[in-house]
Amino acid sequence: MSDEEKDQVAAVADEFLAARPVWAPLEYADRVRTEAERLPVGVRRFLVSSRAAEDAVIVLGNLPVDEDLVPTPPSWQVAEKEESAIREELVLMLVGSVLGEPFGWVNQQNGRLVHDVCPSRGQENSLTSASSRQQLTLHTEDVFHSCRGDYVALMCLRNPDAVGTTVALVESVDFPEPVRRVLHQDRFRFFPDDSHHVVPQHTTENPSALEDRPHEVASVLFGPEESPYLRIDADFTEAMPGDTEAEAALETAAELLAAAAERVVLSPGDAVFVDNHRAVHGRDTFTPRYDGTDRWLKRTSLVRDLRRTYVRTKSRSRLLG
Ligand SMILES: O=C(O)CCC(=O)C(=O)O
Ligand SMILES: [Fe+2]
Repeated sequence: MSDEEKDQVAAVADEFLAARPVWAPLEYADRVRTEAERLPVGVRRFLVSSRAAEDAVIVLGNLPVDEDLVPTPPSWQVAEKEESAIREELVLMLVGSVLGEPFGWVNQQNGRLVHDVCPSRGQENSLTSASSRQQLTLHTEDVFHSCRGDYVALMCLRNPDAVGTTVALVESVDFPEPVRRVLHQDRFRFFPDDSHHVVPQHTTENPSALEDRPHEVASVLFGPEESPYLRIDADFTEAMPGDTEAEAALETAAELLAAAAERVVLSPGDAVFVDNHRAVHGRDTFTPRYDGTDRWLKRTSLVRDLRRTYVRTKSRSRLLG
């Protein structure tokens, strides 16, 4: 975006917040969508045409970030309590609204609509976004759920060590024919990842065994035959018990995707929208600082049709159970 467009986005956000002393993103989401009609027309046209083309990775740069940004919080819990970087949450919701409807999960980051992604003490090697020393393997966001997002939206507030977000596009991979055939069949189990506290006693610190978690059975490749969609997270996807052919296909798919991975280094004010059907994403390792200058992103998930979610939850809510 140009500096002029950036100032226009900031003005829409500032006006919105000035009229509302309390920050309640779940309640405001519909109104945010309305206000997104005031975003610069060039930005809206860019996002709408990228959505129609199903571009796998959409990057928007030069979004407004507070010049006096507070220190990076030590965890999402602290960010929630202190309401850190509210305007940036709103900016992400505003631009994201052009691509889809933001939604959240009852059991992830306390049901917040916009999440904080920052490294946390004790989570360095976890399989969640609070990790750092451990690589976040390429994954479909919320792979376990049929109402998962069409886009994962990430907005960068800080990234001092230029840590890369990895992305691999399904269209970059040439799956061998026998593997492709197996991947198109319902021979795979998709489990909730460690950030979803799905069964009693399962916390990020004490994850339960995959087999004990509720899961869906489906295919890895699906959708349009000429350019299929993809659903995979090597850490939380397994073949059906005893299906060694599906197990081998899954392994091959993960290897081919890893080989096709590219790196996007987000700078403050950049937002990336990863098409969660057309690409998988992950993150490189890094050394956390824990001094308030750490890498910090805001994240939300966007779905094209919120009614699919309403039908699933049997409630007019943006939160999935
Ligand atoms: O930190 C990143 O760049 C991506 C992390 C991630 O996979 C996520 O937040 O969903
Ligand atoms: Fe992710």
